[in-house]
Amino acid sequence: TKVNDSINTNKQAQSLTPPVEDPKLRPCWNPKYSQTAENVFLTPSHSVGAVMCWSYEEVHAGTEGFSASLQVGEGGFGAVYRASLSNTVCAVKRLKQDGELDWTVLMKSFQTEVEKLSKFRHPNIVDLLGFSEGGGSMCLIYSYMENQSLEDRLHNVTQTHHNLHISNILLDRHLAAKLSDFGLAQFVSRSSSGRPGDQTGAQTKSLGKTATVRGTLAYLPDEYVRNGQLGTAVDVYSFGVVRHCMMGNVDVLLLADRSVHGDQYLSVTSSGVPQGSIVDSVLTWMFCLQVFHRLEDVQTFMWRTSSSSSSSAPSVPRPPLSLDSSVGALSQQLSSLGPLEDSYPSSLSSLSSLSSLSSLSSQSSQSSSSLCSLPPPHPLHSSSSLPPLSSSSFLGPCETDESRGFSQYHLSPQSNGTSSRDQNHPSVPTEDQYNFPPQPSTDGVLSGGTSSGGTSSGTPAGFSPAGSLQSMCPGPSGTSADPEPARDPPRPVFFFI
Ligand SMILES: Nc1ncnc2c1ncn2[C@@H]1O[C@H](COP(=O)(O)OP(=O)(O)OP(=O)(O)O)[C@@H](O)[C@H]1O
Repeated sequence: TKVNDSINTNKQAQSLTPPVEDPKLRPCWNPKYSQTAENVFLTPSHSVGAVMCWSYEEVHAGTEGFSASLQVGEGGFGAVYRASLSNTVCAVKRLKQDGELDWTVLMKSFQTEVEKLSKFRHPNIVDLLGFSEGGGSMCLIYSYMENQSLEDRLHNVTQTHHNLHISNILLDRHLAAKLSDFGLAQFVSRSSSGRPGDQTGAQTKSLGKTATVRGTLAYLPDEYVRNGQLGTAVDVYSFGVVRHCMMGNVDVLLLADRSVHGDQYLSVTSSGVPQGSIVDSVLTWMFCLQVFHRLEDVQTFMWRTSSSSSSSAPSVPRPPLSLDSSVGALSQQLSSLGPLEDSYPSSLSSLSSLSSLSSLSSQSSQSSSSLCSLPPPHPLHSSSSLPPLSSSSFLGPCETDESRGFSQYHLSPQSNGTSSRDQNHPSVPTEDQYNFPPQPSTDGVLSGGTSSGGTSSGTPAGFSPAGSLQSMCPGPSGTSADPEPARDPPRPVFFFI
C-alpha cells in the first residue's frame, strides 16, 4: 500500500513513464533528456537519450519471478538479478521495499538514475538499458557485467578483507571497468535541503548507510575525508585511483596520497622521490599492482585461448603490453628511498607487508625483460612531459565493444537469440576515457580539484593520464616498435575463473 500510494502521488516518478503505444516494446524517448551544453561530463557522441521501458510482467518473466537463483548480488538499493529480456542478458536491479528506505527518496533516486543515464553513455559507466515501474516495484535495467564487481574479484585475489571503495566498479566480459550506481549515488549525496553533502536529513539517514562508502583514505577524495560527502564523485575518484593503478601509471602515488597528505606529492612525485608516508604509497601501489597483474593475466589468457582455438579474429581484444617495465623502474626507485622504519615506527605491519610486496616488485622487475620489449619509462615522469595522446594510435585495454561507448543497444530479438547490438556500433573517440573533466561545482566535490591538484585545463589531478598511459601502456595499435611482442605463457590464473 505504501508503495502504491507513493507511486500514485509522486508525479515526478509518473512522468518517467512515456505514453504507451506498443505494450510489448516501448521505446522511451524523452526530449527533456536530450544533451545540453552544460552536460559536458560525458561526450555528446556517447549520448543516446533513450532507454527502454519494460512492463513489470516482462521483467518478472525475465528474472523468473525474481528468482533467488538468478540473483547475482545485493547492494544498498536492492537486489540485482541476471535477467533475459528480449533475448538480451541484462542486470535487473530491483529497488528495495523493506521499509528501511524512504520510498519517496528511493523513487527520486530512481528518477535521477534514469534521467542521468538516459542522457549519457560513457565507456566507463555501466549502460542503463531501461527501467520498469509497476507491480509495486521499481527496477533499473543495466547491461550485464559478466565479471561483476572489482571488489568481488579482489576478495579472491587477496583472500582477505580490503577497504577499497570499489563495489561500484564493475567489470565487463573483457574486464573493462565501469562505474555503476551513477545516478543513485548522486542523489545520496544530497539531502532534502538540496545541499550537497548534507548528511543530517532523514533522507540521507536511510540511504546514506546503504551507500557504499567504505575505503581507505587513500581511495577517497579530500572532500569526503573532510566533510563526509558521498556521491558519484567519490566513485569517480576511486575509479580514477584504481584505473591508474591498473594501468601501471606511477601517478597513482599522487592520487593515493593526495587525500591523506595534501597536495605535496603532486609536485614531489613528478620531480623526485616522494616524501612523507611512503609506506602507504607503496602499499597502495603494490596492492593495485597485484590487481593489475591478475587482470593482465586473465586478459592474456583469454586472448590466447581465443586466438588458438579459432582461426578467425579473437573474440576478446588483444591485451595491452605488459607494464612490468614501469614496475621494475619503480622498484629501483623504492630501493633508493632509505630506511622507512625511522620515519614510520608505528607502521610495523605495513612495513612487513611492504617487504613482501617489494619482493614481488623485484620479481616483476626481473620478469619484465622477457615480458615486455618496451624500454622502461622513468617512473617519475610527469604526465605533462609525455607526448599527447593520439586517439588514433592509442587503444587501451578498455577498448572493447561495450567500453567504446557502444551504447546503441537494440533490444529487438533476433532469430539466433542474440542481441543485434553487435552490429553497426558507432566508433567513439577514446581520449575521454582517460580525461574526466571536473564535475559540476554543485556537487561540491572534485570540482576541478585543488588549487595545485588540477591541470591547466581544469581537470582534476589524476584524471588526465593520457600521456602517461600512452607511454606506459601502448595498445595493439600503439607506436611500440614491436606491436606484438613474444610473451611468456600466461601465469596461472587462480582467482577469476
Ligand atoms: N550491471 C551489473 N552486471 C552484473 N552484476 C552486477 C551489475 N550491477 C550490480 N551487479 C552485482 O550486484 C552487486 C550489487 O550491486 P549494487 O550496485 O546493487 O550494490 P553495491 O554497489 O555493492 O552497493 P551500493 O548499492 O551500496 O552502492 C555487485 O557487487 C555486483 O556483483
